[in-house]
Amino acid sequence: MATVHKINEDLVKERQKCTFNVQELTYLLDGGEEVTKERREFENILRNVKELQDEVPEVYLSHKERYENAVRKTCILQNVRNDFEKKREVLSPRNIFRAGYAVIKDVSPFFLHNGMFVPTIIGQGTPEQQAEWLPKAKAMAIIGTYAQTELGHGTFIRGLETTATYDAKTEEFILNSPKVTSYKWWPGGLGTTVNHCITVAQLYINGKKYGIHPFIVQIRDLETHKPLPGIKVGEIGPKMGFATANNGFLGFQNFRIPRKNMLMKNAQVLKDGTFVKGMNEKLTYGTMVMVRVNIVSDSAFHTAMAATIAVRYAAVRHQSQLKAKEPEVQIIDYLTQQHKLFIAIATSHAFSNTYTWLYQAYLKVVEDLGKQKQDHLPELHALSCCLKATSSRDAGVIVEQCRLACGGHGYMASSNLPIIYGYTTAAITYEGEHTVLLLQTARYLMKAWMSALEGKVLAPSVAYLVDWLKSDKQRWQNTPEVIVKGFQHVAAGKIKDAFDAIQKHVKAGKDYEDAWNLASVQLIKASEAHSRAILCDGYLRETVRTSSSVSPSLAKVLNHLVQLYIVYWTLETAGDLLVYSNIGKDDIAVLKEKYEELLALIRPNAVGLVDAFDISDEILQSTLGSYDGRVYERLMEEAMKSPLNKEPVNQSFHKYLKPFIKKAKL
Ligand SMILES: CCCCCCCC/C=C\CCCCCCCCCCC/C=C/C(=O)SCCNC(=O)CCNC(=O)[C@H](O)C(C)(C)COP(=O)(O)OP(=O)(O)OC[C@H]1O[C@@H](n2cnc3c(N)ncnc32)[C@H](O)[C@@H]1OP(=O)(O)O
Ligand SMILES: Cc1cc2nc3c(=O)[nH]c(=O)nc-3n(C[C@H](O)[C@H](O)[C@H](O)COP(=O)(O)OP(=O)(O)OC[C@H]3O[C@@H](n4cnc5c(N)ncnc54)[C@H](O)[C@@H]3O)c2cc1C
Repeated sequence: MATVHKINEDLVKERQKCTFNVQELTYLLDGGEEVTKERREFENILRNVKELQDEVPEVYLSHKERYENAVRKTCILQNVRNDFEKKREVLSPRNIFRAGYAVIKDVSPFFLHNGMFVPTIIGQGTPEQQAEWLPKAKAMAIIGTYAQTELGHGTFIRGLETTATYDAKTEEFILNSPKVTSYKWWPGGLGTTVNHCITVAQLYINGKKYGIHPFIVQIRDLETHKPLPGIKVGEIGPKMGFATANNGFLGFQNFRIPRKNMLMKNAQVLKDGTFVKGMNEKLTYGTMVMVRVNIVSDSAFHTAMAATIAVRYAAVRHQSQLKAKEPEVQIIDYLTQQHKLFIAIATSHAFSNTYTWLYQAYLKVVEDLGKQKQDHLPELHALSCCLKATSSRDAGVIVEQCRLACGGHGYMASSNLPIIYGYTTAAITYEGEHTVLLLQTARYLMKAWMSALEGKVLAPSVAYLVDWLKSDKQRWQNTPEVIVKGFQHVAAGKIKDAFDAIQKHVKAGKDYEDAWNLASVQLIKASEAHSRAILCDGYLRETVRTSSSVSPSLAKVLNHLVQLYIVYWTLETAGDLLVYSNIGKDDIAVLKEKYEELLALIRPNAVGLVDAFDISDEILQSTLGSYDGRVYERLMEEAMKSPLNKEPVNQSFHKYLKPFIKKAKL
């Protein structure tokens, strides 16, 4: 039977101070009591599966052992999930992803199967293709990944070099990787796990190029798992993080696949080689849009994990004295510590709220596309690009800030903060590199600005440009609503400046493309400002909306958090607000005080707020962040698991140190 330990006294006191019902907030964050119950039930089942508990911490395993252990546990997780879903409803994807962290300490080798392979079959396959592959993929009779990026190209996907040449005689495509730069490089699970993949390749028919399209390709024998003839596949080696994601490379040599393996929901190739264009060639990029939306949710979760670890640790840790002769204080009582940590809590809420409405917008576009309507696609693309870019970047900064807030112990692998950082920082690059996505949004913003100047009606997310053109002289007030308008003024001002900069370069004789490049620093700043305005506006709206349906005590705390988020970013971007809005120096001084007041208001609820994320110890995997706060005991227990502590004298002493010391003559 597991030993039950006493909860750290500081944490007990913190929990007694909490002014709201933690459970109520958990239900709200999960999206309802039923979702929380389902999640907890599944996590409880996993907690009791003995085979999922590691005897040796993963960090001590070799690269190979770590991968093999991850595969072993992923298979058990999948079986437990299947059993669970046989008896009850299908688990929500968010709950599955969350539970996965309790099993695989790093990234699962099946990550891409569930995250992109299955969604691409759904999003890009015809009903017949879905009928053929979806049941097998969902049951994991086939395991797949999404192979798009190549050694030579990740961002500029129109430049991909893998070719798929149609052979009308045999009704097959012939896949080839003509150069080393055309080898697929990065896909998760590709190394040694998957037997299928979605391959994105340049389509050629009768010598003519028709752009990139997705193909479903079997790459390994289902029985022996050996690469099929014409396939060269392997693992790309160790990375900064993603240790068990099993990222791989893949090359083709005259590898033939049947015509039906081109996913043809959008464009089609008929038997005789006739190419039928789709409604919009960019629909081929659909899976990426979906994943970018999901990354906002993922960023909320990583931020919540880091906040939970760092806030609990800050409540347990005592260091230095505030006043001489008084006991050392909990480090959470230093205002600078609160400044580092409470924004982490608020940021997670901001991203969760943003994800809620962004996901609805995504579903609406998918529904519209089913009716051949694509009016809202450009707006969704622009939103998903800048919100993915900003949320992943902010999450990376916040996780690192939480690590630093834990002092030396934050640097321990057993704090789990390094692994969480490895994950979040990867998301800044994958699924569309940060700068590149901001520039995609900037394209949309430049068009929107032009439309605003022409007096056209704009999409809701950029409608503030019209308001700004009509009257930008709103009297400043230090209320969240007016501050959000201020962020919109900053965004509008930066959009105008970037637009004018392009025009200036064009007037000076530059090509539009060169002018764009010359203005691109301003363009990304405009995109960032737009993103911040969207985040603050959406977070505020959602908080106002939910506040009417929760208890007054919870509404009050949610209101403190959203205000903290907005005031934090006002102070961070005060220079921009002074340039582009009517805020004055005196307003900034008042807001500094307001910020300090908000830190004080949130302080008694800090532990309650992270408890409400309801991230179990098995998921957190952190010596510093566990629910019971046994920080020092856990650090010591984990240290004792080091293989170097298993013997009193390590053999290297006899082999090297002893002769070395003996040789040293004073
Ligand atoms: C307490 C909190 C609780 C929270 C609990 C949460 C728990 C967690 C829950 C769920 C989490 C789930 C997370 C799942 C995550 C799964 C992740 C798995 C992925 C991980 C691994 C990574 C995989 C990858 O990286 S795959 C490869 C990705 N690659 C890219 O993204 C490539 C980037 N490049 C591009 O997208 C394009 O090349 C481009 C857009 C940059 C340029 O394309 P191009 O064709 O050249 O187009 P361009 O000329 O620039 O523009 C022409 C017009 O086309 C428009 N356009 C471009 N793209 C799109 C599009 N996608 N849709 C619509 N329109 C598009 C563009 O705007 C232009 O329009 P215009 O009108 O002409 O201006
Ligand atoms: C952990 C991880 C997992 C991944 N998993 C997968 C996967 O499963 N499947 C898959 O297909 N891919 C995957 N990828 C690949 C990923 O999608 C690409 O790395 C990403 O899209 C960036 O492309 P790139 O590497 O070519 O960067 P590059 O485009 O070469 O970027 C290098 C620099 O050039 C700049 N740059 C490039 N183009 C422009 C431009 N137009 N304007 C201004 N600046 C520019 C960038 O801002 C950046 O600073 C993964 C990557 C990582 C790190």
